[in-house]
Amino acid sequence: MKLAIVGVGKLGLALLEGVTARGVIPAGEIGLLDAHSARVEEIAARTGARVIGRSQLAGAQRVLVSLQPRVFPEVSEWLAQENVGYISTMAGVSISTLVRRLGTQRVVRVMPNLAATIGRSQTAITGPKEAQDAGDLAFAHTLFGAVGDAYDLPEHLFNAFTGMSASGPAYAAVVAEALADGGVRMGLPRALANELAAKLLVASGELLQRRAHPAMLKDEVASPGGTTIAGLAALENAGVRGGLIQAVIEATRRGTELGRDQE
Ligand SMILES: NC(=O)C1=CN([C@@H]2O[C@H](COP(=O)(O)OP(=O)(O)OC[C@H]3O[C@@H](n4cnc5c(N)ncnc54)[C@H](O)[C@@H]3O)[C@@H](O)[C@H]2O)C=CC1
Ligand SMILES: O=C(O)[C@@H]1CCC=N1
Repeated sequence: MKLAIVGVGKLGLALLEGVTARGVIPAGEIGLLDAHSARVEEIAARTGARVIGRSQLAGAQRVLVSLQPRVFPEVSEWLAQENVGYISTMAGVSISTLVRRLGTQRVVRVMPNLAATIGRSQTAITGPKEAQDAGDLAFAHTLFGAVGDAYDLPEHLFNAFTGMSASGPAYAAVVAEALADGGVRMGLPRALANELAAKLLVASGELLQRRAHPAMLKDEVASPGGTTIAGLAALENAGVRGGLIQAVIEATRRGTELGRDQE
């Protein structure tokens, strides 16, 4: 078994789908372990991966830990195996906590996002020298490079990356929902407003990638004395920029707290 995924929830499933769709690891070489047995059986049947129990973990070359941080201290008691490399997606949980609780230096800390399922995750990766020597860091780069962009990031920036990029799809969803609500408020049918909002975010993201700075796109859209600048003035009055900045600050802080709780 090349990889065991422990915790096949929202992120574990997105990674499984992204990895198997791109043939990085054959589904038959992936084991799935999750407390929610009916759900994981259904996922295994659908993807071709197989359900495993705790006793089979030792047969995995590497274990991807995608559990909620709060369950990690308890679970680490049976998760720790010899000659296994670990890759953790858990928000806030530091390399030093992983090393201490898993009893090995072969640990890699990653921070992907849900776009892994469509091959567009942004994933931060870090790990100690032992993980590099054992090929675990290279494995993580291959794995996450296949489901999006992989970045080497120093560990002290992990919670900031989490608060901005990993939490980011939720912020984008709120922006989309609020825009659609505005459209509905002004008379657009709900289904059309939702579709327009989602497609707007996708298209705007692609336009932003072709510009050196987000303000360039804003300025191109806003005609002097026109509609957009009237809307932008309302956004400034509502403090939308400050709200988004504060969202990243608070999410980063929460990552630090979560890490402290699992030490
Ligand atoms: N959801 C997201 O967008 C992202 C999540 N993360 C991190 O990934 C981790 C997982 O997040 P989600 O998938 O959203 O959580 P989730 O709650 O959807 O999934 C966790 C899974 O763990 C299973 N589980 C709980 N206790 C267990 C146990 N004792 N033994 C085996 N399985 C057990 C649950 O049944 C569930 O399927 C978290 O640490 C989170 O910080 C990181 C980046 C993005
Ligand atoms: O909300 C959370 O804690 C996780 C980590 C980043 C995205 N979801």
